Amino acid sequence: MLEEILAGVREDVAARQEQVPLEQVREAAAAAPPAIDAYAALRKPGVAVIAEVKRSSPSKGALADIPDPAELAGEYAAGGARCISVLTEGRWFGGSLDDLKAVRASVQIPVLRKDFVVSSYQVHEARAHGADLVLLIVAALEQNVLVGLLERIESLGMTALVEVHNEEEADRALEANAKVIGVNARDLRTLEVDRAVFERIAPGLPNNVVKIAESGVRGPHDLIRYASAGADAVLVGEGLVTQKSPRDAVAELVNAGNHPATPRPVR
Ligand SMILES: O=P(O)(O)OC[C@@H](O)[C@@H](O)c1c[nH]c2ccccc12
Repeated sequence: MLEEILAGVREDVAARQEQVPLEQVREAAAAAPPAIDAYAALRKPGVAVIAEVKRSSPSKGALADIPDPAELAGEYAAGGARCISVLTEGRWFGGSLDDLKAVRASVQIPVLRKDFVVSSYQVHEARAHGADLVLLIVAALEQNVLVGLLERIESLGMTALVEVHNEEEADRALEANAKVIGVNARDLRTLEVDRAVFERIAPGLPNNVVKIAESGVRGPHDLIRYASAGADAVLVGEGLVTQKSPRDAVAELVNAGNHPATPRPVR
């Protein structure tokens, strides 16, 4: 599955690069207002909620139309989301860089470009469209490419969210000097969700690393379970976009994340 998605992404990147050369995207990135410090935002007290703008997925198909991603992001922010994640992959997730730009213009909190980043062209694109965080998926990248992209993200003032799914990938993320690590409960190769993966991997990560539990959060119960295993943040897509009031759904999670009885990560 991952290979198939990556093949499409590579084609799409090559097509965009024909239209807009790297030099031009580089200049647009340099001219963009500075990135917000997402690491600092995610280290604030309480389990942070990263709310995702997600129209569809390879596992579930269509989830929500989302005609106005900026409006949805505004609702998420009003509900207390700490960051907004915007899927920019088009073929499988129905996202675009226009979505990222629109969301950036509508909120003042950090925004994540969620995509299958394989080249520095996409990192400059992310910055040019206002991203503060960029996802890097360890399973999709050779170690030297992972290190290079992470350094590029940081050199542009952004934060890399490095996604892992097993111990070996977690070691590679730490080796690359990742400061923010996301453990995806969904295996991108098989698309199966297993929430126990976070519980296995998180305890082995150093205290200064921000730990994000990705996927499979259906409500406060799942947030509390992830918090008990040391999550600083949860990343939620389907569980929000399918709700009648995404704002109330975020607020419910945020309240659970701030509740005094909810376990706090050790620092
Ligand atoms: O919709 P969910 O189960 O709440 O999952 C959100 C997020 O974790 C998921 O969209 C995701 C995690 N890592 C990714 C990498 C690429 C695309 C998507 C993802």
